[in-house]
Amino acid sequence: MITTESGARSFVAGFATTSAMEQLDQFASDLRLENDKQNLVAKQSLTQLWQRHFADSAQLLTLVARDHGVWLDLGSGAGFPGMVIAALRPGMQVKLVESRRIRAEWLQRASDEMGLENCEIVHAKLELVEPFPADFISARAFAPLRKLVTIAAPFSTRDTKWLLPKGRSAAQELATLKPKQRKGFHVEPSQTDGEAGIIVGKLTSGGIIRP
Ligand SMILES: C[S@@+](CC[C@H](N)C(=O)[O-])C[C@H]1O[C@@H](n2cnc3c(N)ncnc32)[C@H](O)[C@@H]1O
Repeated sequence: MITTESGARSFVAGFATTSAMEQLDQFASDLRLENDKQNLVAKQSLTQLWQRHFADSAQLLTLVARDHGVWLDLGSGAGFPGMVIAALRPGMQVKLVESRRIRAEWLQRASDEMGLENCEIVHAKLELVEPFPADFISARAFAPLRKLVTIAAPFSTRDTKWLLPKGRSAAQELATLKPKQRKGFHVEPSQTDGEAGIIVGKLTSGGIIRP
């Protein structure tokens, strides 16, 4: 379990090149400044930025065996987990969808400052984005699971891996899916919160439009 800021930083560094750590340090400092202007993350979490946000995002990579492909992050807001994934996996094409203009503008500025070349910010409601096949779909604090699965299903193929940090409600939320949909998913423990879980799996039925 990751319980300290220094432990969280070391955990993230385990996935990162030196330049990726520089990009994440830049992101952390930009986020602290921007958070005074818009409410991106809870103020109390700024003292535990690496634990609560950076390591919490990076831990998804322990569940991903590939370092390339299309990664779709839904409702990226402050940039978690999408922006962290983009920095740590330069071979992934990461698309961050965010409906609020002020947040999408922040994400674009942050990506430019970090010099990310594999990151696309899509300012739109997910429901209005032209579907494309994603290899990975992530979403943290985005929407209740049933809604999330319904609106993101058009981006899923039978091979798409979904990675959904769901906090302490993970098991409960999984139970809200119809049995046929639920069978492709399970809950992995979070490494940043002993009581939280990450819903992981594939959509094997229901709403799939792609072969
Ligand atoms: C609670 S925030 C979470 C942000 C980030 N994922 C995190 O964990 O820090 C949810 C974000 O999803 C965005 N959002 C909500 N509904 C959306 C939709 N239908 N399409 C795209 N973005 C949406 C909101 O504007 C907000 O920034």
